[in-house]
Amino acid sequence: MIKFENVSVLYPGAAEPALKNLSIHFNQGEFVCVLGKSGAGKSTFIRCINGLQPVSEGTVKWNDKSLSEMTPKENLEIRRKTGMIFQHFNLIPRMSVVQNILTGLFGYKKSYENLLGLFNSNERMSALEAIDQVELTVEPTRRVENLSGGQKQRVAIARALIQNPNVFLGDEPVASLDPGTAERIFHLLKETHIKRNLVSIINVHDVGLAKKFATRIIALKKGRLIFDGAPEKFDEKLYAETYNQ
Ligand SMILES: Nc1ncnc2c1ncn2[C@@H]1O[C@H](COP(=O)(O)OP(=O)(O)OP(=O)(O)O)[C@@H](O)[C@H]1O
Repeated sequence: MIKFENVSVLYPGAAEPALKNLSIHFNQGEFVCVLGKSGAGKSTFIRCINGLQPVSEGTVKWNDKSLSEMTPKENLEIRRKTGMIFQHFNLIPRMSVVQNILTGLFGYKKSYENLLGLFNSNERMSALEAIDQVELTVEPTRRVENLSGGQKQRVAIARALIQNPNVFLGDEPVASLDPGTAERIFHLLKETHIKRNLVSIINVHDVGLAKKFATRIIALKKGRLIFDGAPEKFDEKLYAETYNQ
């Protein structure tokens, strides 16, 4: 469904590419964890998937169509269908839980409606349903700045769900959370992934979480793919190779 063909990314002024000649593909239903030390290229890789980061060489394809050959409307559709979850949640602190979730619909609305915050009753109902799905037990009208990290990430997941995504991309979504909360958030991601038969591709520092939840692990080192396989095959030797100099 998503395919990278010989993808490289060279940032302006950088001596080395952040991604080097990466070829890989992902199918519906896969829950992929991406491992690699800081600077290995994990965020760059995640952002290339839906075109947030343009590639310098090679092609990223969705259903055999290259992102670079898509019309702006097709590109917008790809973004709409991608739910993104970030380490720092990317919520609007002074806005309420429900307002933050509704921002997930921005890709579906006309810009003046976004500016005026116009959402109809069906859309508000979908936001409340999303709150239920992520098992968030706070008042929907509460400002998100007052929530815990785990609650904020549930709001961010609800915001992604309201987009009705077929792909979940996570850039270190549990890196700011304590281990128990991180595991509960991964559990929620996996459960949602299974219910909706998504493709989920998630960067994570915690190898234990990757091994517990992933159906497939990939490891990057200095922008190159050094492992792609079943979680149980990611052994101590590969761990050392991934995280050592
Ligand atoms: N906007 C940018 N401009 C220039 N260089 C960048 C930019 N973003 C990332 N890089 C560089 O590209 C390389 C890969 O960075 P990237 O953020 O993709 O790695 P990462 O594995 O996600 O790291 P981390 O775990 O620290 O977030 C690094 O050397 C980084 O310094």
